[in-house]
Amino acid sequence: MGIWILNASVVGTGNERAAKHVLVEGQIVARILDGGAAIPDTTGHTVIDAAGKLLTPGLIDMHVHLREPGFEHKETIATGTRSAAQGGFTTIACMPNTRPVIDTVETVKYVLDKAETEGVVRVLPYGCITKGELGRELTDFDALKEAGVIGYTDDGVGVQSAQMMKDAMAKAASIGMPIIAHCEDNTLVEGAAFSEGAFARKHGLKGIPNESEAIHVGRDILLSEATGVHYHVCHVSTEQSVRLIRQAKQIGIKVTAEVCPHHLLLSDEDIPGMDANWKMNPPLRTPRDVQACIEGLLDGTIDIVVTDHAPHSEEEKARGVQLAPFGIVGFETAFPLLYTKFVATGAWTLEFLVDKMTKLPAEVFGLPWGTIAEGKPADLTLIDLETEREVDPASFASKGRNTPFTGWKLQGWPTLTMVDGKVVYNA
Ligand SMILES: NC(=O)N[C@@H](CC(=O)O)C(=O)O
Ligand SMILES: [Zn+2]
Ligand SMILES: [Zn+2]
Repeated sequence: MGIWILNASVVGTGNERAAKHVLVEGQIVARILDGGAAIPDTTGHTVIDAAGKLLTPGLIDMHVHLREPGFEHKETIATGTRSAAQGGFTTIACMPNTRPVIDTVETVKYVLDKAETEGVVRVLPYGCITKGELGRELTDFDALKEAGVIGYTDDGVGVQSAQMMKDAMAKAASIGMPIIAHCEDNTLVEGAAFSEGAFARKHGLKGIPNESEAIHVGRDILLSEATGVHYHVCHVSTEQSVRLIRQAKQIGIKVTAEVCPHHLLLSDEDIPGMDANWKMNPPLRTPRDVQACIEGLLDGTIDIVVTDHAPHSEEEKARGVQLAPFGIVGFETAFPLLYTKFVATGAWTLEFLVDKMTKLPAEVFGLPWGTIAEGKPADLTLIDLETEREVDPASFASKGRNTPFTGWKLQGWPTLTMVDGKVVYNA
């Protein structure tokens, strides 16, 4: 007995969509029938009437924070994966800045076991580049790979030493693994909460300059060239980073990059006041940087969209902008935001957006998900492109409520998420 998803609308080229009936058997998409054909015999099967909703491959998010172990008051693997499912994601890659950090085989196993028993979507862990994310000593890359990590990163902080980064890249390259980098030079940041721009100037605040990110991007591109490693840049936010990555790609360096919805939609000029729900790392930059990120995504300089889902408790975010931690939640608003602001407005095609959140992340990281095809894993998401609804943090499955998008009227809400043939979210 299988599941027939009837009357689904599948993305074609550009904005084209085609009606399809899809049969899921076990963990696999068994058959895809043309919607023009007669409704298949569904006797003995479960039926889901998609009623013309969009059916996409399950969304993939290669940059998320699940907070477990150690920060369960912010999020757990149980709540974080439910939040992901509610946002239409079926595969997520979690960052190792937990407590303890994911720098040993034991912590990798802990996360994978928890994800297996308490998670509802597929969780792929990253391991740390350096022990404790302290930047002093490399972790055991071979052992972490063996335990199941998909790459190495010290996300949350930049690797400050060029020699340390070069050693990490050389080792990762030798075992065919990628380095995923949070790009930030600490000496240029020192305690600032917002970017150097109109908002910081207006309020007389010290700002985070664009070079704090781009200096690492430039350095690491050179180190990637020297070592041959696949170098992936986290949460790109500046014009300068986009330019450096574009040039690196032109000369064949193995660099890929990601961008978050908030860096495509918000600039520092949108920050309403001293509200820590607008504080994230990297910070919101100038409108010019936002434009550069959009152009970078459009011309392929930036390969994929990620959320950098970074939940924090209300109490932590209420400490005032100086003391509050950096980060905003992302799973449950990502697709509706980008659909409403870029696809519904005609700026991007539906195919472009869906590819950036499914097929391309799978390609960049060599993963077997991200497409809908007979014989492939049944990771699927149904999305309602019509109904308009306001962003309401109280409706989030995440423990985190820290979003700057409260009250935004959006379309494109996921209504059903299936992982390996199993429904894990149904609105
Ligand atoms: N993005 C953020 O603002 N915060 C992240 C860390 C990170 O992604 O660098 C976090 O762990 O809270
Ligand atoms: Zn980061
Ligand atoms: Zn992050």
